[in-house]
Amino acid sequence: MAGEIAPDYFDPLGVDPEQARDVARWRRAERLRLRAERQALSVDARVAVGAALSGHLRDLLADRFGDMRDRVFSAYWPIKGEPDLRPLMADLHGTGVQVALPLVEVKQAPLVFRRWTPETRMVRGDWNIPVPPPESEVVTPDVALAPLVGWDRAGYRLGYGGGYFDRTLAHLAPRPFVIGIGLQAAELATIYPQPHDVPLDAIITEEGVQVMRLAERTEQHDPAEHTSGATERPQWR
Ligand SMILES: Nc1nc2c(c(=O)[nH]1)N(C=O)[C@@H](CNc1ccc(C(=O)N[C@@H](CCC(=O)O)C(=O)O)cc1)CN2
Ligand SMILES: Nc1ncnc2c1ncn2[C@@H]1O[C@H](COP(=O)(O)OP(=O)(O)OP(=O)(O)O)[C@@H](O)[C@H]1O
Repeated sequence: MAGEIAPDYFDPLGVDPEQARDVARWRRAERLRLRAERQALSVDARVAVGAALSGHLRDLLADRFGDMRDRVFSAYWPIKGEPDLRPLMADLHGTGVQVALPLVEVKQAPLVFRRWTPETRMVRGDWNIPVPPPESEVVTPDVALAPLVGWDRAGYRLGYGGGYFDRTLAHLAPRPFVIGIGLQAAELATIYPQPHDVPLDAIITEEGVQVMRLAERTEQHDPAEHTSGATERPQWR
């Protein structure tokens, strides 16, 4: 039950422990519901979702970063019915982007990112997730994808309950630009954000960009510094 608020977990920002337990219980139920819904999608629907998401993601990267060459872009290796963006990973690699994948190398610690290329021979990592082998270079992402089990319009993510992305974003400075990837149907009115939850910078579904947080990014890595001529278009909701 490590995905729940541990009985001895004391948050210095001080949430009511009873309320924290209620939120953890609610999240566990929502994770089960949303994962079951996702698994129920047909193969055709999954392929369509993956293709639509890849298109929207490609547009967002072009708008926000212009040329992504030599940037480190962390994706994910799909598990449990997550949208499959592996063709896009290979394409980006082909255009000179450094593609990386996240790994749980130490339980309950921040994620580690290692380089991936289409030639990488994947091995089994924590939770049986395929990962690059230990000799792959460790890198720090400029842009990172975060697969979503659920999401809300404030940019908060519901994941598998390990707290890995939150820990990683709390630890990385400068922070990468983090893009949540999920199904439109996985929208929640709120995930009841807790003090440890870190909002994402953008969220994309098969229907397009749903969340884009621009103003809040101050201390973080400013992608505009690297933008090669691309201008921001005011198309976000
Ligand atoms: N494809 C993919 N790769 C990814 C992620 C992801 O969400 N999707 N992650 C995104 O973060 C990281 C792995 N996240 C993990 C999250 C939870 C648990 C885990 O042990 N889950 C327990 C429940 C929680 C617990 O009790 O510890 C379990 O279900 O047994 C493992 C890895 C890195 N790689
Ligand atoms: N920065 C942090 N430091 C220590 N513990 C943390 C931190 N962030 C999250 N956690 C722990 O992780 C637990 C699970 O968090 P949460 O429910 O937000 O997971 P999640 O975002 O769904 O998981 P994942 O990112 O692995 O998919 C929290 O209850 C908390 O105990």
